[in-house]
Amino acid sequence: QVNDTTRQIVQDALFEALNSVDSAFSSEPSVADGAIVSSQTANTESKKLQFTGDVLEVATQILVQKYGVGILPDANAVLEELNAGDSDARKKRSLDDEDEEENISFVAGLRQKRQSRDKRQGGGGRGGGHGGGKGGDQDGRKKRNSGEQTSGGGGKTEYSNPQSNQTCQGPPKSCSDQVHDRIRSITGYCNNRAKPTQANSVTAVRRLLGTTSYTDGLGAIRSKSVTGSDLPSARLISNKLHDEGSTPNFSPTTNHLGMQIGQFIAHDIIFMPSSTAKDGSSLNCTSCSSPTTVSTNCAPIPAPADDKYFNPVSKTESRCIRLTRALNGQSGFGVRTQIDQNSHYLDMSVVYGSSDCEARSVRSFSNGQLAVFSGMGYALPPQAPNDTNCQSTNPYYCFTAGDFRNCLHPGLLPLHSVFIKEHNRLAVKVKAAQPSWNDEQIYQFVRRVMVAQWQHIVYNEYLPKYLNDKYLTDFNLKPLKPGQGPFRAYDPNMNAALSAEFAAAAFRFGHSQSRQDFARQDASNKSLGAYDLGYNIFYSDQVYQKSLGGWETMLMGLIKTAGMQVDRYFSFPIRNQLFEIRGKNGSGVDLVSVNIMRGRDVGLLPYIKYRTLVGLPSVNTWNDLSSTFTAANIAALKTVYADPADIDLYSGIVMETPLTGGQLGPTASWIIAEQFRALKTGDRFYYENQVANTVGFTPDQIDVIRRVKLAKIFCENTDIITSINTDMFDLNSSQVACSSIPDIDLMKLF
Ligand code: HEM
Ligand SMILES: [Ca+2]
Repeated sequence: QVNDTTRQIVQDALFEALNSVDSAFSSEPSVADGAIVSSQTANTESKKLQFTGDVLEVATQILVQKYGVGILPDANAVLEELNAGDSDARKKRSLDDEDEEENISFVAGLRQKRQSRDKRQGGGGRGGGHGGGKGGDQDGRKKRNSGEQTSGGGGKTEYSNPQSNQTCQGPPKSCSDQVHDRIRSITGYCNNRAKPTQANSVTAVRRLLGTTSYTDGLGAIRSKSVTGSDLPSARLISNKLHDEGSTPNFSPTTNHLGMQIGQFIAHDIIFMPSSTAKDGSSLNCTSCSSPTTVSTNCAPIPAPADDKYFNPVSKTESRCIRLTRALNGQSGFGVRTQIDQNSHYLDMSVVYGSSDCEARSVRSFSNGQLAVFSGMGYALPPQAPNDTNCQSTNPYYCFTAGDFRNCLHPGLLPLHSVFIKEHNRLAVKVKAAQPSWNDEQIYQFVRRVMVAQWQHIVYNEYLPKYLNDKYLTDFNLKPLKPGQGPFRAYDPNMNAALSAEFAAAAFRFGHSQSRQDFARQDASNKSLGAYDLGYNIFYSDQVYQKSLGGWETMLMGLIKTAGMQVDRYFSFPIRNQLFEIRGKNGSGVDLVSVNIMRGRDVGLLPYIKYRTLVGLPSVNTWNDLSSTFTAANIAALKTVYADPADIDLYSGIVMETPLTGGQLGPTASWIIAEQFRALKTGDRFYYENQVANTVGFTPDQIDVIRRVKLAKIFCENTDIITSINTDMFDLNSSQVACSSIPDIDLMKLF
């Protein structure tokens, strides 16, 4: 029970925080959209959360300074009251209009409340807009003319309502609604019926240890060594530990496709948006002083004075690598937290989108088909002429797909195109088999099959390349074999949400696998040259090279060339040229430093804190690392870190000795296995499941999915591939004729 004094204190803190957020950096330089190239662009829904998060962060600081952390539980109780009061008031106003019952929190409505309070007190209101409409609205910029908008069979199979453009996240429906027996929502809503918003798009990430490592315990980036000195700069660490030098280590076993599918998986399950400026545009966090001159959400990374690529700005001004803090999605008083803007589930949101608006933007609304751009004579995702992040110009537009980052580099486009083609290929067959079905019915049916195939490929073909048998078994990650019946381990208490440790560190291991050169090869394995990654970040002209075979020869290149070894070394463009503008050396960032700094930004604990959790002996001295690190790697770590307790999780993970039978060390293996277990046993619609009140596949139908091979999907959706790997990610795989691999037996799935 909280008393009136506390209520007043909390409300005052919120108003004070609002004023402080509104007045801070009021002369903040606004940056034209596209001037700062970034992959982590926040959408409208995320921006709304940022306002609440930023205000609550400051309000928390105010309260803690005055009253200590002891006040926080009471403050949250007050916040709950305030939110409840607001939603009651809204319900009274619009009882008849269920769709409009968007949950506006007290903090979200704070400006209006200040105005009415100021009026009551005779003062004047203040302006200021946050998360507003300036062109940086990702959903807005992607909106297409969607043509015919068929609604589902009498509304029966319909989840999203194409007529209602009110919100990209709804309208929320009751989880007891029958639609949730059959259809996986786009956002993830109601996947867990008891906790409908769990693992939805635009919700917070999980913490493996339940805690964070902010210096002030609330949100300030970890900056000090346990010895009291400053932590080394993330760029210094990258230079000293992660520079591949002149002898790149190619993987003897795994092709470059292994890297590319890994990124595609990442783009399905995690999108952690960056903070935006108050008007919704990009923050320019380039200068080293930006945290005090531009925004507290800037976290630029200092480059050492003798850096080989990022030279000092001038004799007097040192250079920083720009970084914007991940958007603060905290919804209560307490610790800063981050969100995943994509549906956390492994649900092909990378193809279908994670908000209802995004989902509409990739559909054709005719015969269940996804939209395609076919102006080149081959299928590509629909073009996005207004994408301001895109560095290529007319006619080499970037594209609209289920995930905004589809044009981050050209290697993603073959996969986006293949899966769109596969959807449309299956849709044609479904239409022929069920002529009376409408667009919505075909789309939902095919989407369900596509997600099932994708989950099977990830668990059956991808994960076993990286995790050894012990982890696959211990974490229940192996799909059962045909004939073994359904998998009976759905656990409604398992939270499928992404862990911060997986997102900001462990699953970024794949950055180590990327080559500098991306090969093109024709069907007879003849080289058609290669393009340079550093020259093509957010440039899409490569996929328009029709005379070089479009994206099909890029796909062949991924299959036929080696990826880089998973190790502590990163290729030149990854370490120097991310987001570089062509011809402007140093205009980009170092992805490895970004990964390290991102870990500190989101409050990951130092590496050694995870050792007990993942089953390793604890570490007090450098020597204690010797069972999991080579002597050379320990020596290297000593050159940058003052104490083993300082080691950043990312560097620790990529420097551990890989386990026999896998490609990752014990800590990465554990964090990744734990996440994929959550995505499997915490997903009510996982394809091998049979769950009460959920229309799954029958045992025979599950077996149809269990026979699916990624190789066949490539065969069916390309013109040039006629024979293919028996083991899709094995560089040295034997080849078989496409015709010898059976196609999915779709007719069994009706
Ligand atoms: C050429 C290849 C790749 C490029 C250029 C690339 C680039 C990027 C960039 C720019 C970010 C955002 C970093 C930040 O702001 O914190 C990122 C994040 C990430 N990457 Fe990659 N990446 C590549 C491949 C991969 C691969 C192969 C994997 C996994 C196997 C992967 C997993 C991730 C994950 C999990 C994140 C975090 C995503 C998020 O928080 O939204 N990436 N990558
Ligand atoms: Ca997803």
